[in-house]
Amino acid sequence: MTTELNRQLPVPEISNKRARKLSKRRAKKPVEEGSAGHVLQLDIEGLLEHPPLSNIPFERFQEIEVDIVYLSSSGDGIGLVLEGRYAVVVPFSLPGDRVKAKLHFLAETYALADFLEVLTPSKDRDDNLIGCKYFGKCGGCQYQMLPYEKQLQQKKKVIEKAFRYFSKLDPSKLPQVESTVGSPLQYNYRTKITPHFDVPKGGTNGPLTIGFQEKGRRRVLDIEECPIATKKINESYPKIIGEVQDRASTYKRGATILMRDSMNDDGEHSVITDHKAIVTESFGDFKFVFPAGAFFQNNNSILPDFTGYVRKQLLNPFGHENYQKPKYFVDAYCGSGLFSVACSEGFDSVIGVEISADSVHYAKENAQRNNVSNTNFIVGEAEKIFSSIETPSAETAMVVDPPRKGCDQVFLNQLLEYGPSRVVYISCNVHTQARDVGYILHHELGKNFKIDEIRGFDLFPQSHHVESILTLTKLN
Ligand SMILES: C[S@@+](CC[C@H](N)C(=O)[O-])C[C@H]1O[C@@H](n2cnc3c(N)ncnc32)[C@H](O)[C@@H]1O
Repeated sequence: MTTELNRQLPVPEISNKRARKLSKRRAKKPVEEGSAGHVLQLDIEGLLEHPPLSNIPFERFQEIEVDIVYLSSSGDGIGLVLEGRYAVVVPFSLPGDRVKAKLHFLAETYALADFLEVLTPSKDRDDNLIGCKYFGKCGGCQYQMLPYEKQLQQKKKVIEKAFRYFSKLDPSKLPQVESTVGSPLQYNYRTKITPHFDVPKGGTNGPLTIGFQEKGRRRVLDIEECPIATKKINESYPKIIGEVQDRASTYKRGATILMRDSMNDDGEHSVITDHKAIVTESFGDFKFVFPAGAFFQNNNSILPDFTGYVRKQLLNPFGHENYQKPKYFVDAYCGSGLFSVACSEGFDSVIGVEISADSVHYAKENAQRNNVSNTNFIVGEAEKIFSSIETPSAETAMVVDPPRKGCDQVFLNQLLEYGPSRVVYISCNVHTQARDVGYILHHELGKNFKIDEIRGFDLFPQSHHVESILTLTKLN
């Protein structure tokens, strides 16, 4: 791929020693499988032309102009220079943009850059859509300039790519990824935010810088509002931050401030900052309570569609011959019972497992409050569930919703031994999901599993994140 820049810049004769040192230092750090860094590395490797350059062609802090040709899974634009043999990663840019960027990290095959300005906009860019004054600096959002329909299309591509890179499955085993389901709210949707601050050694007498991480930097960006957070959180933000600032000199080290939107029985909202205080969230006919510091999905507006889809996937025969409608539902990594409760209808019994005793306490409470009487919850590592299940595997459907790092092999091996007839695997990290599903399907005990459907749900508008739901059936 040739850009104007390729023609303008000759490859320098001398190597940049400092850049090599930096890149070696980074190379020594193991890259965690499925992490953002690993995925970016794979994106870059997939784009670069060979042979690689023998010298790093730029200086640190050099400003360059570059044509963006690709949007990475982590939401950064990538441009290729020097006959496609070197990549430049520019946040807040889109394929088709020509941008000015300042290089702040140089590695052997790519540079990370700060976005400075758009010189020629992509046809997909609409800067009038940007709803936040910190967009372009804050590390939280990547896509505010991208029309929402295009954000959803990009998230579908991320899922497709994740299964290509990480599942190691033959493409014939992968169904086409369905279109991403959008969020009813695209701003003011986040029910939880966690601004934070650092404190210089020895404390401070001045005000703290409180906010979110600046893109590409290890420092905090001062933030006065967050337009993707709920209106109530934004309304309460100045007062909560003001109270922290009043105590600024008492902090010896940095901290994270929790802000969680909670709704009372009269529909009035308040913002909870105490991790142990109880939050109430409602959607559709359901009402959930849980400690503010515990896990709960952060986008309330999409929960009716999201939980409705999961229930449908648990029960859908997908046209499989001899498929028995499952009577029993197992909810692994159940948190405070979101799926156990919202998807319980139609099952004879539901059993959930969760490592946090606090969450299990509230899962029981949530079942009761929502008049769901067929549930049972146990505290422990997810694999503990398999010694507690008494239901026949051919009639048991399972939800698996682990944290970002995915499932460990102890859990997956026991799942394979048990062999539930249906698995609905939900994940906020499609890369570890693809790895785990690949593990299941490559395993001797997994050869009868078939993927029925893969679909993203956009729980995180304006950001690169996507929630991926994959449905597997064990055929007889
Ligand atoms: C992504 S959350 C999903 C929670 C729930 N399904 C929901 O949607 O509200 C993952 C949950 O797994 C729990 N968890 C983490 N590691 C676990 C483990 N090894 N065994 C069981 N639960 C675990 C966390 O406490 C968290 O509640």
